[in-house]
Amino acid sequence: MPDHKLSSIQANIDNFEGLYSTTSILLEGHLHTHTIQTRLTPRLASLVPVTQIVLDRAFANELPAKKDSYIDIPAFHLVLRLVSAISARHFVGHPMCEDEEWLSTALKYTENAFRTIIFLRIFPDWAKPVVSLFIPYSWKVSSALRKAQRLIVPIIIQRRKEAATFLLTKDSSYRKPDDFLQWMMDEANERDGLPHKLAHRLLILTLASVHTTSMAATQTLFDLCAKPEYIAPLREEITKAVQKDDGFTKQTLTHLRKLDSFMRESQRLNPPSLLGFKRCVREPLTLSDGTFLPKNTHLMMPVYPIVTDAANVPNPMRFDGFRHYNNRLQPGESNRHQFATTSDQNLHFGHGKFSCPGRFFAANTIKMVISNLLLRYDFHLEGSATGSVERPENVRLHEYVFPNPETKVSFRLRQV
Ligand code: HEM
Repeated sequence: MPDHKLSSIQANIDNFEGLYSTTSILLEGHLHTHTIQTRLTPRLASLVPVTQIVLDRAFANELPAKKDSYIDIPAFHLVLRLVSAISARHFVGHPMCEDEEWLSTALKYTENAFRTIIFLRIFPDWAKPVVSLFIPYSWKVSSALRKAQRLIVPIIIQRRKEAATFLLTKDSSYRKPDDFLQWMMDEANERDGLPHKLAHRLLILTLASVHTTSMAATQTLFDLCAKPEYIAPLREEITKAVQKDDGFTKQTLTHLRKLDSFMRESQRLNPPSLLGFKRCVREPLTLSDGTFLPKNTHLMMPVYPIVTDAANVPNPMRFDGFRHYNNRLQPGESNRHQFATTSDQNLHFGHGKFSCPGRFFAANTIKMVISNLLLRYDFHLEGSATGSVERPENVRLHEYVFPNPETKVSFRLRQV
């Protein structure tokens, strides 16, 4: 159904307490989604070698492991730092991508926006304007937004100055930046292109992408720790692909079909939310079975029960890391069952016209992070040096599911 009848963005912003998390700016237009679809996704393959350079540096800084002993690191925190570094490189480019102030501002914004949402949701709408004045998380959201604008607005102004100078002088040393901020600047209309609005949208995009991707990558890492029998076949697949391409190149990730399947299985059983496909009714609707939905009704799908229903997935509670790989081997099925493929039975990224536009970027980021972990390190859950163990319990808040942020994983450099 079209957006003016049944809106995805309105539902998601309402669920995110748009006014208080400041995400309601997304209702002003589709610049961010349009830029992901027309600029980011078509370039994904060419981002792979750059992502590898970012990871070489990030691993040296974030995971100083040794060959002869293990170090224990909170896994979610580690993955968050790696994913933040990748996103920052592609979203804001040099030199801001290595600026600790930007990285920590984006993380603080996301964390406090989530806390604000979880807290405010329990109050009726009429009480929220007053309650929000008394919750520090909400003040921190506004302060992170102001700081992000202070950091990003001068870059936008400077880039526009340089572009204007180039038009006049045709100076051959000018290089147009090639990152998400620049693509949004190129695509924006007059209103969306105001520097403080571009900075605001960039920050929200970081919110939409970094935590979700980090949670999925951490869940994949926990499943690898709990099912170490998958480590050897996955390493074999990755090593072959990297050797064939002589490093991580544009094509390498498409060869990682077993890893893609393992990620999808991990997400199937540990999705970021038990409910999804959130929609808000904007015009009164009567469904084909006669159900009447008045204007402003919110509806959502039970996405976890759907993927754990035996009618849809055989033996649904069993973790089968190569389930989707094997499905893809069936005639005519090779392009389905991928991590980023949505269907009416796999709604973790939504489905249809308004499904998550960033899921292909997320898939590549997770593959790069997990492949590097598998190739560089031996690892297991802290205190479980041998044998298979239970994966750590997830943390649940309302319908949201988070990997336990306290869980530590022990890492050692591989003896290769
Ligand atoms: C594993 C990681 C991710 C998960 C699980 C996820 C999940 C979702 C879901 C469930 C939706 C709502 C879809 C619907 O309403 O039906 C969504 C929307 C969205 N996602 Fe993602 N996402 C992820 C990564 C990303 C990344 C990396 C980006 C940015 C590059 C991104 C950008 C967006 C945007 C902009 C929207 C809103 C689209 C709109 O305005 O209609 N997401 N995502």
